Amino acid sequence: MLPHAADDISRDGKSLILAYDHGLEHGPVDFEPNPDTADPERIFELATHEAVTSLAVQKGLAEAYYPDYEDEVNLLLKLNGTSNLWRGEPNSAVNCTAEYAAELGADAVGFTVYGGSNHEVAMAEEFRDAQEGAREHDMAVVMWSYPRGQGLRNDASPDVISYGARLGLELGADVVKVKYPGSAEAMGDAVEMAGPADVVMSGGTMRDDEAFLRNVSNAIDAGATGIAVGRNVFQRDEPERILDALEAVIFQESDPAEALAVAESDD
Ligand SMILES: O=P(O)(O)OC[C@H]1O[C@](O)(COP(=O)(O)O)[C@@H](O)[C@@H]1O
Repeated sequence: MLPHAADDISRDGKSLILAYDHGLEHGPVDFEPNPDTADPERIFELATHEAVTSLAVQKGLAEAYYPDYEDEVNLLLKLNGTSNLWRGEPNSAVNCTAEYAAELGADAVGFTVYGGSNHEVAMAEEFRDAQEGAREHDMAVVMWSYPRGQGLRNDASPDVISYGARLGLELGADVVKVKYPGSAEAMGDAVEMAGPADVVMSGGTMRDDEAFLRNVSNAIDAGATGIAVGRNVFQRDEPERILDALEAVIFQESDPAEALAVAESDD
């Protein structure tokens, strides 16, 4: 972990990572609630919203779209990822090297590690190559730390999330992306375990705007530096409106209800 390595993908120490690797990880089903979002152009446009500090995509989308957005969007290139068609123990193919990510203009690289999976050892070794490659090119390292597999029955329990946060620190991530463990207190513990590494809360699908923003606000109060969010933004009818509200909650630490009211009145 290097001092301020994540500066290129944050603003005033806070970050909103717009995640859009779902076409690979989950498939077209994730675009059904808002069919326009199957078009990557729609999401690259969305990533120019002021609230967004980086856009996480796989190599293919970066190659096809990033050249038109490199002045407006910070690129977080996801180096591994696997489709939902895969039915084995959690694992993730390495689809891109850190070197090629740098060539594509990435500001940061992203890498999933499934601690607890039968494939943990191989994934940690692959992460080593990605992390050291990123250091050579001054790119920040974001770990999607999702313990799961084998005997892990509850991958969102507070102790498992805290362990996931710690894995990020131990293995050299600058930012660790963890699922929300259900309370501000549990998030605070995860933040403590991550030490100097930033912790961002990972999304899911919550239809209730205020409840979603309340979780984000709790995470920020607990010391998280932001959020990595996909479906909770692009599956909404008005993704820009929830980004307006997220901007207020994350960067101005506004109350969720007030942030929503302001976002409504801006329409
Ligand atoms: O492995 P899971 O839990 O299905 O989720 C993986 C997805 O979740 C994310 O980490 C966050 O996306 P969401 O905000 O839509 O949950 C994506 O980057 C990734 O595609």
